Amino acid sequence: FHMSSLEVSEEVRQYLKTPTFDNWQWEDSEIMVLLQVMYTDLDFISTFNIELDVLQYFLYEVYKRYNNIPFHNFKHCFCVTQMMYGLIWLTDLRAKIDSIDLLIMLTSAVCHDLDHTGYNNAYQINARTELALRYNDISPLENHHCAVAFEILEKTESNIFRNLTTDQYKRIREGIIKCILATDMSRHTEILNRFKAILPVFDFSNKDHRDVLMMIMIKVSDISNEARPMEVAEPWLDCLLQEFFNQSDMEKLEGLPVTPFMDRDKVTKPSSQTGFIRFVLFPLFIELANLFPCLEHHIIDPVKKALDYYTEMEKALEREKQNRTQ
Ligand SMILES: COc1ccc(NC(=O)[C@H](C)Nc2nc3c(cnn3-c3ccccc3C)c(=O)[nH]2)cc1
Repeated sequence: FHMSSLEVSEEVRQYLKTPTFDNWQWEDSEIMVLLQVMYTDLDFISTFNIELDVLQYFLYEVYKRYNNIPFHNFKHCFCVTQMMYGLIWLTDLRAKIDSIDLLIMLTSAVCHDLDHTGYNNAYQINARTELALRYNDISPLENHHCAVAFEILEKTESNIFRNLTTDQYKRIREGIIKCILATDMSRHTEILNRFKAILPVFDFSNKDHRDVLMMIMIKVSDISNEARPMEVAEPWLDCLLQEFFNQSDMEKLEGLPVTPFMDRDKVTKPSSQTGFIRFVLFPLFIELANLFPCLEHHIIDPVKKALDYYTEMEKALEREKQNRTQ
């Protein structure tokens, strides 16, 4: 890669720790180096004796296994990883949990959508795809993302954990599986309720509590586009709807059930977002902010602005529609 991690200025390294980071300004080759910088600046290289060439090979193997689809592509992997990285610094998590758990969280984010085909679990199950068959309809995509991650990690030249003890590797494998499987949105309510239940008595020295927190952190990172500045977030919604419309077009062609919020004849940008922000994003982000109050300003305030923006857009569309019918 033409940009070595040494060339990344101190200013960019600080910017990389904030949720305002704009992924659209960077080439994939530069993003590869920024991912490497995250492992370096969290001291994973020294703490876990990760060789730089193995880390570069790992990141390149990951890069090759993300597909060129509108939303669940390598740039999405970077956005989720960069948000996770920003949350780790904003919440000062390094002072609260072991670095091995931080390594699990960052690596899970890097790998969480590996080889995503652009068709969600409902499609996999309804179309009886190979993945649905292999995983018995149980989170087929997330099981696949995780299996591909460990295919990459099984190869010595890309196994960034190869200098860890067997116990450490076992703990990392268990943690990454838990985190990646937690990104299945059909489990959203289950996981959020588990977190709500332990919040009043949250204890960082309790492994079960830490496990739920790690799952919440990757879930927040995964769907956090609207926490970013509008000029960064809005293009991501266009990409998401493109992918959703591709899927619903295929479902119509194949006579499969069509998911309502993916149907290009039913969905508008504001309609998909106002509901999502009010009923999915806010409840999740507010719970995490209950544990880390500083997140209120960093991720909840931007989402409030996004809700206002899409609510206004929704009203404007309504007025336009009424004018047309009069
Ligand atoms: C409970 O399961 C759900 C709930 C909501 C949704 N998605 C939506 O409501 C709509 C389409 N909007 C939406 N969905 C989003 C965003 C970010 N990720 N994301 C998404 C993408 C793929 C699968 C699931 C989700 C939530 C976003 O900003 N907006 C999808 C699954």
